[in-house]
Amino acid sequence: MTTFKTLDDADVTGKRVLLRVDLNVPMKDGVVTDKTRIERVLPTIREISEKGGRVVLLAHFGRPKGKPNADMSLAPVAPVLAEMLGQPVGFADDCVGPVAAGIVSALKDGNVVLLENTRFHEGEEKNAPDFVDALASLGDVYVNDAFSAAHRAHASTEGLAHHLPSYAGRTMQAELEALEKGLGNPERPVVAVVGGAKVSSKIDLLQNLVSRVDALVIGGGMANTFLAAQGISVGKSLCEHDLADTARAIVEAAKAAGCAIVLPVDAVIAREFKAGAASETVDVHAVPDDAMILDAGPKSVETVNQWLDKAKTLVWNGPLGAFEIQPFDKATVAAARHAAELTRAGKLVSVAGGGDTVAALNQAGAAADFSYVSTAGGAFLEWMEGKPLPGVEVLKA
Ligand SMILES: Nc1ncnc2c1ncn2[C@@H]1O[C@H](COP(=O)(O)OP(=O)(O)O)[C@@H](O)[C@H]1O
Ligand SMILES: O=C(OP(=O)(O)O)[C@H](O)COP(=O)(O)O
Repeated sequence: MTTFKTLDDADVTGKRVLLRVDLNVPMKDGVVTDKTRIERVLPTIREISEKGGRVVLLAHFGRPKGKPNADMSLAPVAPVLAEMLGQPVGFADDCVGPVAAGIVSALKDGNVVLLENTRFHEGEEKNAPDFVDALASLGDVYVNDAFSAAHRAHASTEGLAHHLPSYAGRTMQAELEALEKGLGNPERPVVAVVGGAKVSSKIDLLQNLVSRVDALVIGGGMANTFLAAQGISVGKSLCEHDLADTARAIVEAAKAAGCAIVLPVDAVIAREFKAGAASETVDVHAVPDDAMILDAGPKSVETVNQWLDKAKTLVWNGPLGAFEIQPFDKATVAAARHAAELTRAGKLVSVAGGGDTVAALNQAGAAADFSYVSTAGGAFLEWMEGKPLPGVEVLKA
């Protein structure tokens, strides 16, 4: 398992440690609404700081596409992190260049600084050599504790490991160990629930996933894309129509693999994407052109729960609806509570992950009963699919 070096092997005292963390936390109006990802990286930050390392945190937030964007600044995260850590956390409003260099060179042993969103630079996602060099010049050692971003071969998740002595952080280690323990040899039937909004970045991996699970329950924006691919009109719903062929190919692959595909049969729709918007439940074949599907309906939830009853193992990424907005949290909350109940009764091994999924499980009061809650969504599904994760592979090199 731990075929890479960990903090046990690292000499960090007096060193500038570039520590990649995932601070892509759910946020509303500049307020962090779920702190799980921050909580999970505290042990690594503390350990390096207590050993006298100078901690330079690298992280991304959202998808700003290589340009600075005030709505995707990490600035609001620094005070939350400082409070949870119990020590000051500096902030540099650029992750490279003179601002970052100045703040990093002023650090004393044990200090912690957070650098602005790495994705404000195009070089991050392109893993561009000059951007990697610029980041590398700020550190002596690289530690990656962002398992949830390890499926990205970006400068701060992969490129840096080619330049500096590199180690896995405690969360990276713990995530891989927990996933191997919970899902390395899963008891069947295995049911996967995949929902959420990141349709284009997750749909491809369903192609392999269907050969590893017995049923794939599809919800959220992902379900809309599959419904539309069947010729069902989804109105103004979040839906990636250009992925219809991919969706149809996944349904075929599932058939060939003997994996059941479970799609919603009814939906909660609204005409506005806001709390308290007038909503109604309709058959998925009766979504008006000017309406959006924002949640799965009660019949769909019943079907999901029946599949959970049959399952011995559950893997879940992506909420079944827009759970942050009432009343569109109902399907996600109901399924989460049912899975929690089955897990408590010893009938189900339940593993869930993803920034928003974890927030939804917390909202449902179900997270504590799950067998394991990962910080990772896409990375966890890719791991499940058996795909090598660039951010993990490079640590083994
Ligand atoms: N039907 C829907 N329409 C619009 N947004 C949806 C719908 N269902 C789920 N979502 C949104 O999906 C988001 C989470 O998706 P994603 O990022 O893929 O999950 P995770 O962070 O757990 O990996 C949530 O913000 C939720 O509001
Ligand atoms: O939130 C994340 O992934 P997730 O939504 O799959 O849980 C990670 O921070 C990765 O973000 P990305 O999918 O924009 O690369």
